[in-house]
Amino acid sequence: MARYLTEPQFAHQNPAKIGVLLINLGTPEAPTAQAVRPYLRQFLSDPRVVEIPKAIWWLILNGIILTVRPKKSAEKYASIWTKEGSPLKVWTIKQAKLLKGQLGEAFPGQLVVDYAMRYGSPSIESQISQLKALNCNKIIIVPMYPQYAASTTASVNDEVYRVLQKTRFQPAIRTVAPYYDHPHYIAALAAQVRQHWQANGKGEHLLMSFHGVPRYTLEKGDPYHCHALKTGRLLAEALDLTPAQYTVSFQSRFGKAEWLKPYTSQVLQQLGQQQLSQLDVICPGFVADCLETLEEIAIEGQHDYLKAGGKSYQFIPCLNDHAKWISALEELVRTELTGWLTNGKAEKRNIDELNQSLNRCKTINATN
Ligand SMILES: C=CC1=C(C)c2cc3[nH]c(cc4nc(cc5[nH]c(cc1n2)c(C)c5CCC(=O)O)C(CCC(=O)O)=C4C)c(C)c3C=C
Ligand SMILES: [Fe+2]
Ligand SMILES: [Fe+2]
Repeated sequence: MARYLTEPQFAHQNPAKIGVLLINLGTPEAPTAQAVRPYLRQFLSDPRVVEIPKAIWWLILNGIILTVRPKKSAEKYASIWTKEGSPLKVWTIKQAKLLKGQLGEAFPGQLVVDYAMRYGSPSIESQISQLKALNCNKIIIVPMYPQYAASTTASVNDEVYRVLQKTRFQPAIRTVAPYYDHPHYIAALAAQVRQHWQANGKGEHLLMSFHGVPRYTLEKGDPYHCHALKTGRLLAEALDLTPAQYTVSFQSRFGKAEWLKPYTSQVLQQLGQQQLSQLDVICPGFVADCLETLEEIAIEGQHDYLKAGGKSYQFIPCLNDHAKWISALEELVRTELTGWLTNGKAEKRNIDELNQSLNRCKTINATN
């Protein structure tokens, strides 16, 4: 069997383009146990996500987890599902479309912007194949995670390189570095909070809830905890908040191990008991609303907070299609374009040279 994917022989004869691929986590195809099970199987079989020995984990995953969790998760998904589908996918499609509009205007005909999901569809493999078929000989990978975690960013990169391992004519790849402290990302978050304050009033305290990871990942050198804390501090500074006016916490604990603390659920309990006039909650580590923000924080979080004695609870939506966020994405991509594209001139010269050598190559093939 051929080891490499079949590729069109002269796919590279037309003017080459640069692909931009936004990659987010992925989501089930439907809010049903049948659709959630294969999604969870793929997600939780990733050794970057669950780091315990494979043989032991296989038994736990296929025993208890894939029997019990799909039904429970499906019910949660059903509570946030929209007419267009899963919020995570709907927002990612919109982000790719808006970015395409902006970059397309700046670099007409030279870029192809698309999106992929690490788990589920469209897969990284199918999207890289498509970019290659569209003549992208260079691809910029944009992990939709501002803070680096091995379980997210590294997993995306692993999958990209796994696909390339099967590819004969590999595109050049650039991966966007973690942008947890990028001024445009922080400015977009600050603008989102300020807009929310304008419409709903300013709360007494701002809770910044990030997705958690197991504590041992921090001990092994994963920078996620520091990235999250720095995002929190920079956002607070941009909003002129004192350290007493905000809290960073970690949500979505999975399994029995200790995760990064403080846990969002416990902070909500404590803040609820303090009976503030209004608590504002934002999830800066998620660039698109999804199950973890809309169900766990906006619905469950509010319920727990009010039960603990809290008064008004204000969930601030993720960056989603905020114009400042799309511009931040554009800026991240433009940084990677440096050297690859200089007003189209450098690229044009490369394309001309490539076409000349390919024409020679075609002539040789035709005469043989
Ligand atoms: C934002 C960054 C994320 C990190 C870091 C992360 C780590 C991580 N997650 C799990 C387990 C699950 N996460 C689930 C959903 C989910 N996780 C993220 C993001 C991060 N995860 C998002 C955006 C979503 C929502 C997807 C959607 O469809 O809306 C789930 C599935 C839902 C459920 O059954 O609860 C699991 C499971 C682990 C174990 C982990 C780090 C080790
Ligand atoms: Fe997660
Ligand atoms: Fe840290």
